[in-house]
Amino acid sequence: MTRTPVNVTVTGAAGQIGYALLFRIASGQLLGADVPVKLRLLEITPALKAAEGTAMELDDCAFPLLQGIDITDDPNVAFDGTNVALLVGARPRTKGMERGDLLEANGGIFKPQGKAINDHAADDVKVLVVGNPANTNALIAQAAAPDVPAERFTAMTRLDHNRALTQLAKKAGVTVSDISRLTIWGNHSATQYPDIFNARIGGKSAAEVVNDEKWLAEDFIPTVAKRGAAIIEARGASSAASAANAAIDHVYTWVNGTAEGDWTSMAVPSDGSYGVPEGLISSFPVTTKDGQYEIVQGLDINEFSRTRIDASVQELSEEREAVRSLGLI
Ligand SMILES: NC(=O)c1ccc[n+]([C@@H]2O[C@H](COP(=O)([O-])OP(=O)(O)OC[C@H]3O[C@@H](n4cnc5c(N)ncnc54)[C@H](O)[C@@H]3O)[C@@H](O)[C@H]2O)c1
Ligand SMILES: O=C(O)C[C@H](O)C(=O)O
Repeated sequence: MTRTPVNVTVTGAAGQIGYALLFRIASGQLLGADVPVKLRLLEITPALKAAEGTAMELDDCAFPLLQGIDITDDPNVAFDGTNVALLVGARPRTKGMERGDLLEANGGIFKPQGKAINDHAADDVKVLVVGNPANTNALIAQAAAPDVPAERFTAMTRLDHNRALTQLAKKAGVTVSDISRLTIWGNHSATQYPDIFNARIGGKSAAEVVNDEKWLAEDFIPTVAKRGAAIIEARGASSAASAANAAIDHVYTWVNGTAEGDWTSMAVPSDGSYGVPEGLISSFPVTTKDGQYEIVQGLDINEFSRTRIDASVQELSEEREAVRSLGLI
């Protein structure tokens, strides 16, 4: 194999998403079946042993594309020369913790990681933040990396996108492959807005095919937006395999492109499109090509959609104000 390996850093590597993610990266599903990878696993010191166990299992798979695994608790080492950074490890909300405490605790993780990316990552680094609150954690990391182009910092709403695809397919009696141009707008939180008005099913408007506004408002939107909580309730743990799958999808699509006539959902820094304040890391419809993404322009946003997009964007603005007042950005 002559291709230079791509360095992929995964933070929170010993966690449950890490366990579902690393084997898929090593098998070629993140970047392509012909792209060799080197893995860097970042963990907190007490979890290094568990990360070593996962690395032993990765070795035991004898993946032809896997050209090395480094394990460290030092972000400066983990992000040295990294091309793809998957920021999964985060501080979960625990009992008695206020939102400000959560943002502050995550600031303690994402600020130094952003600085390490700034100082050590490869020039072409692409960053995906998965750890919650993902959009605002991405903003914190981005602010600490002024030398990295701002648009390289993205957050994950592909899981929401995939959830919406399946719910819509079930309702319309079609397969997910029949659906295109679905969009998740806003925050990866319960305020997110899954938009089917611009989506297509077999070439027709998805909203017209479904033709059920009550289902849309009272079933589809809350089911997608609260799916994370429903998984926690059912499984006793937050989504892991589906989150890892979405992280794979996000990066694969970013690197390899969206299909002709379709788009995907990514939380990316706003350029002011659709009235989303500039700089907020908000989910948009995006097309990708040659490793770059573009926000889809010119979509019709009806009143139903406008109200819901605005509500989620308002939440993002409030989160930005909160981390600003904590001195994190
Ligand atoms: N954006 C999404 O769609 C989405 C979906 C599911 C889960 N999540 C979020 O992803 C995150 C990870 O979920 P999980 O189930 O793997 O959690 P987990 O608790 O199983 O694992 C998290 C890991 O991160 C590690 N970690 C903590 N601080 C770290 C640091 N400073 N550096 C490196 N590693 C650190 C922990 O030691 C732990 O091993 C959570 O914040 C979760 O809410 C996001
Ligand atoms: O970890 C969570 O709180 C839920 C997660 O973001 C999800 O959407 O499944």
